[in-house]
Amino acid sequence: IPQKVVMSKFDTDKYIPYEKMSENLKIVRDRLQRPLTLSEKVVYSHLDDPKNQEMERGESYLLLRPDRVAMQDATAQMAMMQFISSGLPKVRVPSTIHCDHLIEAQVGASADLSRAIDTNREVYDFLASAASKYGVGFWKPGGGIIHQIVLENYAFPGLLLTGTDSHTPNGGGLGGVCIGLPWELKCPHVIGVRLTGEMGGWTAAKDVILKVADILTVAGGTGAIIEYHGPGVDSISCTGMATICNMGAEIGATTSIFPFNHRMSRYLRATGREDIAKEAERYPDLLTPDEGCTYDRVVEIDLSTLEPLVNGPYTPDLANPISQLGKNAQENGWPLDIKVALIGSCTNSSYEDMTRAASIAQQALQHGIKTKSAFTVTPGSEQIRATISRDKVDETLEAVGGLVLANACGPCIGQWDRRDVDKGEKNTIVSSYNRNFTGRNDANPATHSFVASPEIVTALALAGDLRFNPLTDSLTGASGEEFRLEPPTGEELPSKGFDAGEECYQEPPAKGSSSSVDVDPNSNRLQLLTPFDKWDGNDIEDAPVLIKVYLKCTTDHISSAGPWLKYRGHLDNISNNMFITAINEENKEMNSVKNQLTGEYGPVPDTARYYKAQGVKWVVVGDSNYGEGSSREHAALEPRHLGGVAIIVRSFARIHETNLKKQGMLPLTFADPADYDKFQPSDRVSLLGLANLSPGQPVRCVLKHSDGSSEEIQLNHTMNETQISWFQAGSALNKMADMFR
Ligand SMILES: O=C(O)C[C@@](O)(C[N+](=O)[O-])C(=O)O
Ligand code: SF4
Repeated sequence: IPQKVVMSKFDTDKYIPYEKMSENLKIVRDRLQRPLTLSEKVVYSHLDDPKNQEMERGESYLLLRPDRVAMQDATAQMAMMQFISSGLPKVRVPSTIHCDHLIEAQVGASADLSRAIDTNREVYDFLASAASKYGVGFWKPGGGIIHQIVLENYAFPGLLLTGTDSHTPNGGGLGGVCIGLPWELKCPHVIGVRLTGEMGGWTAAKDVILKVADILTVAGGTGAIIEYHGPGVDSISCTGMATICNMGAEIGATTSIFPFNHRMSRYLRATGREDIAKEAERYPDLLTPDEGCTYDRVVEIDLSTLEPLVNGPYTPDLANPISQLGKNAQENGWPLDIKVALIGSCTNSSYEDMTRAASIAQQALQHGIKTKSAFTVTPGSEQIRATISRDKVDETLEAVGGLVLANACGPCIGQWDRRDVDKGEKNTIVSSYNRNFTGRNDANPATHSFVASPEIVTALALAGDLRFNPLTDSLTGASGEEFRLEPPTGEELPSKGFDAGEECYQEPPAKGSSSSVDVDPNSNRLQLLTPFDKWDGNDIEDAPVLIKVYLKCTTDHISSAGPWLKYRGHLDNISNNMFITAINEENKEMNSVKNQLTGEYGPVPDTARYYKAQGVKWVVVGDSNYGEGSSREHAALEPRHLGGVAIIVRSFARIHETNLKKQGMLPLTFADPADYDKFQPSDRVSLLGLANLSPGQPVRCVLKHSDGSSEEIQLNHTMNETQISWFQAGSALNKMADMFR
């Protein structure tokens, strides 16, 4: 009998579940009688009840059993607060917490890390004590970015992982279905991306997802898993596949996945998991798609002709081919001068990324020049930092002008003490990150942020100008000579193996510690949750519109990160950032709305607090793909906490719509998208017939305009029975607590 293979070196009593998955898959195959995509195989082999579960793509809600859970420290605080309030004694599924979001980039890795450990002590102690009490593994600050740590230690082909972060799909690079957030999943559509040709030259894995974003746009992946396949797959490294899956979050995809192949085997072996590689090699049928399986849509990309892209500004799906970037910048008035170039983030901070960037830096050094732009380097994990340090890759990047930051999210999430431009100053930055929303990196709405591959970012940093195309243009060396950069070369995996570096992991005590989890009631960063009020059974009558948001409204608009991250464990304090960067359709301003009770204009949070104090529930009106971006539940918790009852929009991003349901808010969409225009900011909104709220049944909405006229429109929702019971109970947690009582 084949001996069991442990799921990771940290989980000695949890095993790779291929046997059980294969049994479940056989049951599902007998029921479906058709070829299956890889996505379906991995998802359906994790069904709670494979014999009876309904499996209509785009319709059924699947009840799944994830193999593990991963939480990052900015979202884990609320996740653990909710766990504490659930009263459950211990986690049932192997889980880890990763401290990566709260380390502010200022002067460099070690100083920034020790400062962060000091300023965030209360939060780290809370997370560490909650982790040990409830049996959760704890990765200390400096350990690295959650998605790199997961790839290096926990992801495996066929894994089903739930994470409190929208970039959890990074694990698809090792053939896992890794999903940001919800514990139940709407049966996903499957979009196939067929890769042909070969990677080469300046083209990087990042360019594949930048192209897919261009084709599908930020909403194009909603409700779907993106399944990569075709002859081009084998020319992409394992970490390259992870990069592509990671940024599937930016097209709203439920997740993304690649088929198990030799590249994944090589990566598993290089990261001390040879037995998992061998076990996966015994189950090819489980870990690759069937011949003849059908996709809901197929997009084809020829890697041989794929041109490097630079996407932005302000949205990750606005693709500029590197040969058009300069022209587009001049035509659109984007600042040509690149102030800062940043490589790293969970999307592109692998050993291969760092060595490819260093191969560009090396050429500049040979010609005696450095980067014109400020240049920062973020290793993805302590293991990558230690290995690039051993191999002197960091030395090359520093010699050309790079500042090595802590192994953390840093500027990607606005944890950046940026001093080179004034607030409001128009400027351009380029990064190897995944998002470029307004103000995300530095809280400056005038920063034009572009995302590209690390090698393109490094090349642009040398020129310091958006008009530079490294494929055609030359640079000037220290002695005035013109020279062209050779295309980047790198090492997919370190030839001398990885160096694990400092120990950063805290194993939970086997029995769970008796120690209590202390939360100081006077803390301004941590606040225990009190359950939300149950629905009072009545319709909503004459609710004011707190804000009618104009155009894009991401989770960064609803609950900004950056300086606000410090309050992620304190719901009342963080609620002071609610909608402060969203544009009010009435006056096209940020954070200025009319209080419909007093007639005064004021900040959104204060206006909401005023309504709440008067016992007046309110609604928000928004546009398409509302809530795109992060999985941060705060974007749903804050409106709920400040007295919101419904969010009425043209369409939702998946994660956020689910978060709203979980917190007992009503996520409603216009039956007729044009109805967005009928809402006047001074309207009073009534939602009728809520006692008969049921799946598939629209909600009646009456708008009373300030001139005394009124009109009725229809609003749709996607709540199933269970989710409707969450609304009635006041939140999913309330419902769960009712069930366990
Ligand atoms: O909101 C956060 O906690 C940061 C985050 O990592 C979350 N996310 O992507 O789900 C992000 O990149 O926005
Ligand atoms: S996208 Fe940025 S903030 Fe979010 S996990 Fe990745 S590195 Fe961290």
